[in-house]
Amino acid sequence: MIDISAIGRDLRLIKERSPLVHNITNFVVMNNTANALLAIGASPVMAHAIEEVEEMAGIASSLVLNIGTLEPRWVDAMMLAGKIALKRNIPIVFDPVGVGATSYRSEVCKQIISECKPSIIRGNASEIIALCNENVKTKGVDSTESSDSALSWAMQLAREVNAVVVISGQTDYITDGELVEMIYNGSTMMEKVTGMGCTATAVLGAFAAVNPSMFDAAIHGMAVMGIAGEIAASASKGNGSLQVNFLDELYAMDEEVLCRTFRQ
Ligand SMILES: Nc1ncnc2c1ncn2[C@@H]1O[C@H](COP(=O)(O)OP(=O)(O)OP(=O)(O)O)[C@@H](O)[C@H]1O
Ligand SMILES: Cc1ncsc1CCO
Ligand SMILES: [Mg+2]
Repeated sequence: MIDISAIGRDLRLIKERSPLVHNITNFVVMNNTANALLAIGASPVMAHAIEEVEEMAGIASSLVLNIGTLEPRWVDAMMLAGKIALKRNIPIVFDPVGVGATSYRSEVCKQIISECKPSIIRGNASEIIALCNENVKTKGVDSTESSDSALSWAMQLAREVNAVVVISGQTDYITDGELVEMIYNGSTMMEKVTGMGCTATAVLGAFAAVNPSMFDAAIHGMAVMGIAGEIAASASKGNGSLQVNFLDELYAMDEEVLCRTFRQ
């Protein structure tokens, strides 16, 4: 049973503390994810230069690593920032964008998971399945699988790497390897806005910065994503307005909206 008042408490903490979320993310979503973090009250910074990532991770409250438009210098930067985050014991949230599409992505994901030890890994179903099966090829950044088909893989992965694993999709699944929670809110229109998954990962970075339970942080972040997306989609003609309306709904999110819209 998901505790709505605990989600409301996390939202208030994010607004009160405005945690610095250090993102090393892709070119496609930088603006959207920074705006989503601002909308819920966090303080985003996008920084990927090898020359500064250690200092930035040294003052951040959480670190978001996203391989969407990876290249070697960025991967080196992720490893450097990840080591500092690990040393400081701040949460790392990892988005394995497009893993399984190319062998480079798969190799980099293995390296990040083994050396940075992310606290939360969020991907769509194809990405989570590909993380667990080296021989499975994915089409690109969009999922070709339903989220329920990836659940057993997600549970196995969570146990193997000691992380909370989130599968996003029509139903979102959040697991620590033993427990599983589901979020049913959302809209199919969200699939048509690029980087909605990356935005979910960044939002998880804010929740992980204020909630010491990575399982609860992941549940709360995905609930807020689904609810904001569902309300925004109901007032949107298509993905253009959804992108804007979604930010407005994140900005307006509070316990009253959560209670009204959350579907157990
Ligand atoms: N069919 C759907 N119904 C309801 N919500 C959905 C649906 N598909 C995706 N979502 C929601 O959209 C958000 C992004 O999930 P999605 O699985 O599309 O990420 P993704 O494929 O990694 O996206 P991207 O690579 O573009 O960042 C999540 O909050 C998820 O709950
Ligand atoms: C479309 C796309 N390509 C690389 S990253 C990205 C954003 C959604 O994952
Ligand atoms: Mg994705």
